[in-house]
Amino acid sequence: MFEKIALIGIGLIGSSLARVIRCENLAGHLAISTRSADTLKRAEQLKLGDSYTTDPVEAARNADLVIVSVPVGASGAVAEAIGPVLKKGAILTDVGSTKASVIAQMAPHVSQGVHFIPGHPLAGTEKSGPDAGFPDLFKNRWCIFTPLPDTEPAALERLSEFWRRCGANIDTMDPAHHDMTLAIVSHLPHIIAYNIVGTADDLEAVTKSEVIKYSASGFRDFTRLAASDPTMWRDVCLHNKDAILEMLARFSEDLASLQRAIRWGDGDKLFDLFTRTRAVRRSIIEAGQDIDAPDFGRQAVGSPEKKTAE
Ligand SMILES: NC(=O)c1ccc[n+]([C@@H]2O[C@H](COP(=O)([O-])OP(=O)(O)OC[C@H]3O[C@@H](n4cnc5c(N)ncnc54)[C@H](O)[C@@H]3O)[C@@H](O)[C@H]2O)c1
Ligand SMILES: O=C(O)C(=O)C[C@]1(C(=O)O)C=C[C@@H](O)C=C1
Repeated sequence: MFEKIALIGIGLIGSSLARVIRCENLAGHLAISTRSADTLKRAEQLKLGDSYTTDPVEAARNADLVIVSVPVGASGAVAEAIGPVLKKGAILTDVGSTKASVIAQMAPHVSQGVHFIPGHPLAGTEKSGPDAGFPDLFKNRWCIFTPLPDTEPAALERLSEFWRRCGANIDTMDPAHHDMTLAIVSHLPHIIAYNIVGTADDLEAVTKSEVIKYSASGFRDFTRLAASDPTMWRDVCLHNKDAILEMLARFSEDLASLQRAIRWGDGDKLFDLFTRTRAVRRSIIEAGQDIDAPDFGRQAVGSPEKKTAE
């Protein structure tokens, strides 16, 4: 599809892209760049690309498609470095979990004639680094673009086709709407998980290691999310601050109402809420976004563990 693709950042998302680009034969040449020499060496050992460099400028030069897959707080510095060498007609995109901030950081460094199309694949795990990626990660997941007002439809269609070949379904959104939506479906769940696991850890003296011993329960699911990459999630919190605070305020109000129902023995209220939330889970399964397995189906939707087991 593209003569030369450059991947800047080769962690979970970058390395999953590298693997699917190779499997689907989407690039004549795949250039890989990442900040740390050790990570780059690992990418080379894994044979993820055709060329390797710690200099993003060298990777981006002459590329037809450049995909920035770094923590959102680093996207401005990357755009500033590579902006001057991007060739006319090239597509520049990213995979960051927040969109308004990424656009504000990157857009000023993009010259005319380069198509900057911000994107976000809604696919991931709690793992990070080049070993964590796998080619099926994007299969049947959404990839959301937040195009700018002057985005050329032909460039958007070309990038959409690239992501479709990576297995994703495409949608477009306004950046502010994206950030508000993701705040509730992705950012808050992680913040809640970090918080509950942190609280349990603070109570460790009281619970005498029972947090670990009895964790094969609801708590275990929270620990998976709370094991996610600290740099990535620090940046998400700092770069989607307003939307997250808005959703946290609503969440706290609803939590207070739930607390009140428990205090006053309002069983009907509890039963109604728990019935409504069970229906939400059913709808997600019916929409094909998860499968009805007790472990959230993660073993069965293309994880590397499942692959070896098969
Ligand atoms: N992990 C997920 O579930 C997920 C899902 C969708 C989107 N995202 C987004 O994708 C991006 C990458 O996430 P990931 O999970 O692949 O992270 P990761 O930690 O696995 O990989 C990050 C990569 O960026 C490089 N990097 C870190 N800081 C850098 C800097 N200052 N300059 C240049 N390179 C730097 C690292 O060396 C590494 O190669 C993030 O913006 C994240 O918000 C993550
Ligand atoms: O499944 C997970 O572990 C994820 O955290 C993936 C997840 C999500 O919240 O769904 C995390 C951040 C993203 O930007 C997109 C996907």
